[in-house]
Amino acid sequence: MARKLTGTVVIATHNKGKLREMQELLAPRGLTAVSAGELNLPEPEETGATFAENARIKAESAAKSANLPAIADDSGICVEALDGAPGIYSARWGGPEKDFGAAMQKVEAGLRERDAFEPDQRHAWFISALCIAWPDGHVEEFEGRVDGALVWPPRGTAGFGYDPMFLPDGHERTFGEMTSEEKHGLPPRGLGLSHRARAFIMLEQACLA
Ligand SMILES: O=P(O)(O)OP(=O)(O)OP(=O)(O)OC[C@H]1O[C@@H](n2cnc3c(O)ncnc32)[C@H](O)[C@@H]1O
Ligand SMILES: [Mg+2]
Repeated sequence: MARKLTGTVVIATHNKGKLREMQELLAPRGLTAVSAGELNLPEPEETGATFAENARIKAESAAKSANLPAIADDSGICVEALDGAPGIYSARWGGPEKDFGAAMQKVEAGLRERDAFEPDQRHAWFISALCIAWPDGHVEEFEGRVDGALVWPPRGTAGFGYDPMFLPDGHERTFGEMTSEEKHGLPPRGLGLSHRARAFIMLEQACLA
């Protein structure tokens, strides 16, 4: 049995787009959320070799500093033709300026080098690894994934990061062209579309239901 999450929880991210999505995904779940920024928490170095390891580093660091349960998300986009890159390096491809226009161009340049112009050569997936850590050391972990294809040029100004070039399978609009409600695709209208919404549905079933 997973441990239940109640009361106040820290959202352990320093990414504004991700923070907004995590607040939206937690809002209907009856918890009070406070962000790492509001608590002035330090940003730990992401030294893990996997999404799950990095999520755990961020959640444990925030739980210890704040003495509250903390939820972290480590996520990224994996491109099949680039052997899974940028993967856990997705944030780092934005550089110190966090320039995801440039990061998307780098992905596109990699695809062109491989002559990948057909949709089936442009397969990619987003991963969201979530970790809830409690101050006593207990953790619960979840992972969500969404598959799609990369489009060029990028489309839409909604969302963040690589959203404008990601077209989820079965849809005609990129994440950059969707409202956040559509990107989440939450019940009752959807069953969870984005990697993050899918991971949060598992979290809810285990730790909130
Ligand atoms: O570590 P925190 O503080 O949470 O913030 P971050 O931006 O560094 O987050 P990550 O280390 O998890 O890096 C994930 C990167 O992958 C990209 N990414 C993750 N989820 C995404 C999404 O839903 N849409 C678009 N890009 C996403 C985005 O560029 C993120 O910066
Ligand atoms: Mg990060």
